[in-house]
Amino acid sequence: MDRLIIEGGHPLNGEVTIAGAKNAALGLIPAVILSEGVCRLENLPNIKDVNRFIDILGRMGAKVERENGNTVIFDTENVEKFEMLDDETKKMRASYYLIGALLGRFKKVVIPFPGGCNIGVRPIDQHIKGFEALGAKVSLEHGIISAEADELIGAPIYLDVVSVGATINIMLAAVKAKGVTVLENAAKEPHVVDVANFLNLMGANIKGAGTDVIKITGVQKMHGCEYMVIPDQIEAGTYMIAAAATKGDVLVKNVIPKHLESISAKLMEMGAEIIEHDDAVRVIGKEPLKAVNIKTLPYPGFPTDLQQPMAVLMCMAEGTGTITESIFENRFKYVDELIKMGAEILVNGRAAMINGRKKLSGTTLSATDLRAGAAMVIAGLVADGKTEVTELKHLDRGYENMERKLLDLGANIIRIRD
Ligand SMILES: CC(=O)N[C@H]1[C@@H](OP(=O)(O)OP(=O)(O)OC[C@H]2O[C@@H](n3ccc(=O)[nH]c3=O)[C@H](O)[C@@H]2O)O[C@H](CO)[C@@H](O)[C@@H]1O
Ligand SMILES: C=C(OP(=O)(O)O)C(=O)O
Repeated sequence: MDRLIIEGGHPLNGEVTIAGAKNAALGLIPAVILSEGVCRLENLPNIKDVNRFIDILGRMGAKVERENGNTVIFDTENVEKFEMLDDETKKMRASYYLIGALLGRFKKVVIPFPGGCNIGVRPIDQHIKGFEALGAKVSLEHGIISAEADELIGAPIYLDVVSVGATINIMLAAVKAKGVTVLENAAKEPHVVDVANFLNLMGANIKGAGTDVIKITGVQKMHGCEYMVIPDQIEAGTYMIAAAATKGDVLVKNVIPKHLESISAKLMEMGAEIIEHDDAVRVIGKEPLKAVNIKTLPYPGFPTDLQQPMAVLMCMAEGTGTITESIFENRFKYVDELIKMGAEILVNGRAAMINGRKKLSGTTLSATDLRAGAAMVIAGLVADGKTEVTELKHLDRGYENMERKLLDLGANIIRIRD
């Protein structure tokens, strides 16, 4: 298993270019199954989860042509499979989008319960509620989800919890349903809007994505198109936090600053300087940093996928701050690893209290999940001495060329391939 070795104490300086958004790409790839023509997706991040999903489509019978590491052409005309029960499908959270896409195309689907980061129970009851409202019969037995419908018919659907996955999945199933679906209490994340924009370009009729009411009027046919994935809000936020933590000066390029507002606001509240450009943000780390309180919330609130790197930054700040995790019930596992480095963090249920100004010292850390891995890398960048981050399989699901990007910014980091 690969490891990262980081020698701490080098401020990050220079420019970093952000890749396409993981969580948008993972909705766009299955969406191509609904098209009756060829789709070309640009700016796909070259990361494990995206490559895994592209391969899954290939195994389903799609013709997949890679123009380069980030552009892929899909022709799904010959796809006939609606059952994907292999291990790769099981490993990914986003494989749940096959339910919406395959129901939309074949009115039938069989897949394993999805995997992804172990950060809580992660039920899919709201997805199922949506599919059932559209007329599908859904069963979940022995870890296998089966769904089938004679016909999908648009319906009003109210989500009991704001769920990114359920919002996108229901859009995928509803775009070719008969009649109108009105989805209320929908998620407003940028990747929800990205998937809706892509589906509309393919011929769908979706209005209101980005608000909490999405209206989907079913269409009979969808055609091919070319589309460019939006920049990754979470990757951008990770480098912004790393720049502030190392007291560096980094221009984070190829971003949509509007998507980063909750992160920029917190970094400024802590004392970092943020300069916004049209498609870039510059982060200048300052001393001293002030402790803050953060609560993770659905967009446009502070993203749950960035509370872990923020916890490391709060270890650098003066005073005591808190992070309240309101989305997932078990997303503080990384704290045990930070404590090994000398961090003073007390977790009580959904909240972590962080006493700052504690010196972190390098040691061997295990990346328990994707964003835990990002937090550990940032901890390694600021710690005294050498930090070794193991279990990179999680980190590699979500960050493109992380060590290359950090090396270019002046970090002392190497990947040992075992
Ligand atoms: C592949 C992908 O895009 N993953 C993202 C997606 O995960 P994911 O789609 O799993 O997250 P959701 O937005 O669905 O989950 C939000 C909350 O709703 C709950 N819930 C969700 C669905 C459901 O049917 N029932 C239910 O109770 C979840 O347990 C969680 O407490 O959004 C999360 C929240 O922004 C991000 O952290 C993940 O990176
Ligand atoms: C939780 C995440 O990913 P996934 O939903 O794919 O497990 C994440 O991207 O932080």
